Amino acid sequence: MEHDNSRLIILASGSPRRRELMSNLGLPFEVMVSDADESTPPDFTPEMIVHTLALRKAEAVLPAAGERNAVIVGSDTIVVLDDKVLGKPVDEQDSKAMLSMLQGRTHQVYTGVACIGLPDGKSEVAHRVTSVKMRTLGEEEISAYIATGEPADKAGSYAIQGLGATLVEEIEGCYFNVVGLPLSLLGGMLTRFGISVLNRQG
Ligand SMILES: Cc1cn([C@H]2C[C@H](O)[C@@H](COP(=O)(O)OP(=O)(O)OP(=O)(O)O)O2)c(=O)[nH]c1=O
Repeated sequence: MEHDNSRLIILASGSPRRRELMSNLGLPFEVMVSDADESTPPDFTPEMIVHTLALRKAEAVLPAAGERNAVIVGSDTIVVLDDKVLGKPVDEQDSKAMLSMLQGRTHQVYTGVACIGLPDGKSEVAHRVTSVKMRTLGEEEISAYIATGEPADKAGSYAIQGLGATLVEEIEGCYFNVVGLPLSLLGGMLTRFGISVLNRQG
């Protein structure tokens, strides 16, 4: 595929974490906030959930993106413990319930990434899984962590990139996947859409 680094990247996300991770690539990009419905059927597997939502988020900005020479990137992150899927907490009570379940155990973080090329509309969706082992936490520690405000808008009610780092004993897999945008997966996908992350010449 011919490389076309004049092709614009559009990040379909309101997440400041994803914006920061995307800026690590050093390529120009625009942010368009997608207002996609985040519900999925109850029988969906974690993989189906993150694929569907990543694509839905990318598709949601199609009208705003117009006919530009661009690649839209959408992404979705969930935490999975046994058969339970944990998204963002609805309130502090919910955060407490999530952290009580996650403490002392290993869970999986799934992040789906969808790319839609414009103007042709060609799309690709993929995901990564990272295992995260959380240390044992007492009730007081859980309450103190919730009081910092950090869990509020994070899947599973923790942020590995913040104070949540002190709760994580071990991870297996891509760190950036846990924060919300697996950069090695994205780099490979962008290359297939003609955007070369490493070779800025062409
Ligand atoms: C597990 C974990 C999740 N998260 C965040 C990443 C995502 O922003 C969020 C999961 O919610 P998402 O619904 O994936 O994303 P979002 O609503 O924040 O943003 P948008 O849909 O507009 O792209 O949880 C962390 O920042 N650190 C972590 O350690």
